[in-house]
Amino acid sequence: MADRFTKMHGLGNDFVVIDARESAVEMTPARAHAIADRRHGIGCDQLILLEPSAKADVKMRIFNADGGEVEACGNATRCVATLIGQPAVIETLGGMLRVTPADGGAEVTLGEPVFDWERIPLAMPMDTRDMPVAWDELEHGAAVNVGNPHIIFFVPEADAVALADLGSRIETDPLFPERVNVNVASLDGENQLQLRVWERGVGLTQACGTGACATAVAAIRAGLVASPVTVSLPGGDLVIRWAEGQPIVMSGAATRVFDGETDWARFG
Ligand SMILES: N[C@H](CCC[C@H](N)C(=O)O)C(=O)O
Repeated sequence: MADRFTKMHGLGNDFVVIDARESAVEMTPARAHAIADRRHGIGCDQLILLEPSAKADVKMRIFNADGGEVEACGNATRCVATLIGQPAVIETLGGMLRVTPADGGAEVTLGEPVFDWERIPLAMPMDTRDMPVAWDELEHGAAVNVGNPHIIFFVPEADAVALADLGSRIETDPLFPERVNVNVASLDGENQLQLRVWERGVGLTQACGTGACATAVAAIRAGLVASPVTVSLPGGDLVIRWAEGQPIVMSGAATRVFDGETDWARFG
């Protein structure tokens, strides 16, 4: 019996989605890494595994291209919402997510953002609104956890930052015991941000849903923008809504590319 999968993307952040709710599929970091390999495997930024949940409609497990299992993936959450095809609750390691499919994509309600240094987590106490650390021209960062850890830098021109180099250095800095997703943003008009992201366990991606959420939250807290915020990523736009004490709401596209068959045993 062939093993089936669905190839999907959220603004170019792409996924191999395995629906294992009916029959279990064993996933290891090594197998996820092999599936994600763009030359020797199927190729994706994240491997998404759907399993039965005792407390939600579905459990969504997320594996980065490096094989690491992580807590959250905003773009994949919208893709899974469109597969489910109706309002649902999705269980993740980062918490419970409420989703509603909507014209060509989905609306996702995440939890409330977290700002305490030990819950980002950071390796030492620090003001996460204006961090006293710098990597070359990236300074005065803000740290936010939206299920997964993010650091955000606001710069005059996001495209001018050498994120391919700086991203890896910051991702693996000892300040971040669980590593970190690196966001570089610039103001792009009223309540509009331009964002580029170096993702933990992946590298530069076309879009990062949780990065857009974390960046919009940090920008609202800093008084740079007001909700709702349009975040423009290389792969397209997301709209983020948030106010202090509220959960984050993200809206954006989700695309089904093709369905495929394989044998997962060939990936180790
Ligand atoms: N690289 C992220 C997971 C995927 C996030 C991104 N693809 C999104 O849409 O939120 C992490 O290690 O926390």
